[in-house]
Amino acid sequence: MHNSALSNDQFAAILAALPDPVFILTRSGRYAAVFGGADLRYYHDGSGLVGLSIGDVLTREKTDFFLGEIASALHGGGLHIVEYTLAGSDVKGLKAEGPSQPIWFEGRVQRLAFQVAGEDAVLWVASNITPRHELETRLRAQSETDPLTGLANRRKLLAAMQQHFALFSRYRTPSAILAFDIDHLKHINDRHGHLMGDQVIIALAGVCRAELRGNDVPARFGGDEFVALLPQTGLPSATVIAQRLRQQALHAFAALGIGDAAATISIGISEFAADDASCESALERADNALYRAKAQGRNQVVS
Ligand SMILES: Nc1nc2c(ncn2[C@@H]2O[C@H](COP(=O)(O)OP(=O)(O)OP(=O)(O)O)[C@@H](O)[C@H]2O)c(=O)[nH]1
Repeated sequence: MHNSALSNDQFAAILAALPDPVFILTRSGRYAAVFGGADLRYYHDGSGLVGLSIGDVLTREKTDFFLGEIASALHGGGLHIVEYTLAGSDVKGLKAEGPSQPIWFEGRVQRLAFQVAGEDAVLWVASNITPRHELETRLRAQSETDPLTGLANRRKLLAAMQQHFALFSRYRTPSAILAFDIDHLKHINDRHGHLMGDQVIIALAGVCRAELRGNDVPARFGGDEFVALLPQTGLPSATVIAQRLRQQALHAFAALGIGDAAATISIGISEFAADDASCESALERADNALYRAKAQGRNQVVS
């Protein structure tokens, strides 16, 4: 396409003014040309890269990544979009423990219709999307977190349960489910106020964090009901863990200084079973067991 209204100098100035840096990269990873991205608040000056290869500048791992993406863009022909990070530790010659935070980029990569220096080549626009990525990460975390306790919420718990149920269906990897609920929280709210009720809920979350393993998923399911998914755990171990939770909850609640109103918890346990149609069946069994624990007098574990 030719626009006779613009001189070659103006074309060059337009390329230099492109807001995001544009790299012309050959299949073998040579930087044939670099345009734009002049605002140094967002981008490093890439002009020194021309004539070098990606492998001269970046670590082996990142180089392999870029060469793979270039090959994909050349193969596909259409617009190829990829998100990636670049940190100081990815750049050769910089100390790995360097201060720079990783920057998130979106690469928009298009095959060129002509060869450059005897090779197939792509045009790679590299947009700094770090602020957007941080916002997305924050929103995702918020959408999966219970604000009062910081534990997973129902949505996150159900997603984790579905994931582990799929593993169970394929490999018979067991998972246990604990459904637990604070006994007589209404009484504590009535007697000591809603804020103290909140403290009891927060204390139970603290007990979950202290007592459960890193890959367990304790969640506030709603109100004063909690559900914890215990991957790779069968019913006997889950029962031991549940008893420990119940005991530690007693201590934690007693430490809140609510005297004879001190709360207890009731726990129902289940595990994934071969004839479960979905993870909800196991959750329902844990809930039924919790109901029985309440009916039998509370402050106990039932499976
Ligand atoms: N402070 C506080 N109270 C809550 C919260 N969510 C639910 N509750 C209260 O917890 C109580 C839950 O009621 P239930 O589980 O039916 O009964 P309970 O009094 O805990 O007695 P149980 O039969 O032993 O479960 C209600 O009074 C709710 O108002 C919360 O976020 N903060």
